[in-house]
Amino acid sequence: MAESSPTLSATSYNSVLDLKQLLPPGWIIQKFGGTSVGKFPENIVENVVKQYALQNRVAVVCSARSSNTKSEGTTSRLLKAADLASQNAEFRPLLEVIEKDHTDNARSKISDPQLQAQLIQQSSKEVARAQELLHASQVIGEISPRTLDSIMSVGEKLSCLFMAALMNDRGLKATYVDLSDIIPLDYDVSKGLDDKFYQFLATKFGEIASAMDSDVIPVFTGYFGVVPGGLLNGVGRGYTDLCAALVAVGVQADELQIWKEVDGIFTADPRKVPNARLLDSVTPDEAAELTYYGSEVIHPFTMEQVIKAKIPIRIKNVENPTGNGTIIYPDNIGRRGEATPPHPPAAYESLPSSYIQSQKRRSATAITAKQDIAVINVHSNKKTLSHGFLAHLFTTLDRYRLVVDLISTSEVHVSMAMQIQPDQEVSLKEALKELRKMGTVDVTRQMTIVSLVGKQMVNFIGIAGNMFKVLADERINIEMISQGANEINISAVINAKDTIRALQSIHAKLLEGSFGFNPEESATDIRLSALRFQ
Ligand SMILES: Nc1ncnc2c1ncn2[C@@H]1O[C@H](COP(=O)(O)OP(=O)(O)O)[C@@H](O)[C@H]1O
Ligand SMILES: N[C@@H](CC(=O)OP(=O)(O)O)C(=O)O
Repeated sequence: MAESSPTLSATSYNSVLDLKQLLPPGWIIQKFGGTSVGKFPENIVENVVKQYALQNRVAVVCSARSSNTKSEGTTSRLLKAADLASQNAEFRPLLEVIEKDHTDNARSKISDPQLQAQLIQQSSKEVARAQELLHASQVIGEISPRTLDSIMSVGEKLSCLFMAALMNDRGLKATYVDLSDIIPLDYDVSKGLDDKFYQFLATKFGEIASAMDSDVIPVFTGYFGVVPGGLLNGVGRGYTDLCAALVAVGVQADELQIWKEVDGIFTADPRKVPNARLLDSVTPDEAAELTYYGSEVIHPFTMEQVIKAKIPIRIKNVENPTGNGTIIYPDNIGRRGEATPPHPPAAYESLPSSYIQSQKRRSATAITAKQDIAVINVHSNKKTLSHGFLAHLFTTLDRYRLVVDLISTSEVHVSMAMQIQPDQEVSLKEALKELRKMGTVDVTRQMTIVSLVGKQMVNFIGIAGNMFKVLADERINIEMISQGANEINISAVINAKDTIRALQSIHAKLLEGSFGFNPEESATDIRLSALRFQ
């Protein structure tokens, strides 16, 4: 138990900090999402990059611009244009919209005439390239994953050309880094996206950044090349977070910062639950689970790479750069530069009692909802559920690229909950046709998965019962339940119309009250606080 572990006193903290002051400035990697680049580019340059660059080496990674929402952003437009081209439909007007959006933006945001003219010229060149690729695909009549990736890369190129120009316009020294050709054509991609491949990329990114003069800020395209199987297929939307993580690993950064338009990770989506609280810290597993089950705060692949390299991830708000944000870090390993994590009770003892009171931890960390869920019930026409039946079921779903979020089985019955996006309707229809050959199938649409997430939940007996009791008290019908496969998540499938009521009531009962306090339960919070209160 903790008693025998060495303790790290306030003095040891100080010596670590003193030592840090003698070392050359460490790297901070800052990733900015598409809507942040679209809405707050000046904030990013003036209040974020410039400020951090005073004391650190900074590298920036950006996603494709969205002036409003991600679904209307440049990546979505490029994918739509590709879709049109593949159907031999007219895609050029959409490219013209993208070009106008970026050239108008250059005109209104870049004041230096030379920088502005250069940016407009580079942007038009990138759009022309996309047009060539799409035209070629139209002629051939198909778009390969490789071509789709290349078309998609134009979004990050346009965005990073702009951000580098804006930084230079405002007195920083920035260099645009296009990562779209980073993977050599002869790279052996047979093993897919394995650790060796990620290590290869991280090393490359690290070499590029480290080769630059210390006052230069590299601006990396969050798109990082034609990866095995295609970036869209292999990593999916939101790949820029992973790119930033690999840059962080490559330079052995002090911190990876994911800048958003929200103060950090909350106990629930603040748009849906007004009482949601900002969390100081969450573990990587909790962050991945929250993202997978509806709170899209960070791409789930990001965590593994950075945490292995002992680099903390911080989620911060471009509109509130001085806020602490939320740190994603395990509570049981030391950070880079720390020999051992501090002993939680010792760090805890050094905190003021007011802080301890305010930190009364809850049994669950956050509640989240995943929408557009369909529940599919399959009653096998055989008497028993052989594994062959389940294998056949999953092979069918896999063929149509339908991913099961929750599953429960009983005797000859299988219930599955899965998210169906509008573009998956045809696949669902085809898959159902095949499933009907195995037995009776019924489908319930317009459902939601509500998930309570928390690393500590495993220690709290009866938490699942409490969650279901809250739903029962609210007269919310539960279609399916799942707990156990993953100790940090309890999920229930409910009717979509009850989502907000379910989130708010569970939040009020299980995340707003005090549910006992165990001082050892959140070492990360305590360690961060110990640093803050010195
Ligand atoms: N638990 C949560 N904590 C914080 N934000 C959440 C949570 N669940 C859902 N969200 C939503 O996720 C969104 C992510 O922030 P935003 O910066 O807008 O995304 P992006 O960077 O993808 O454009 C926010 O609008 C917020 O309402
Ligand atoms: N532009 C890409 C990659 C990305 O990471 O986006 P964002 O950081 O805005 O989620 C997309 O929309 O998927």
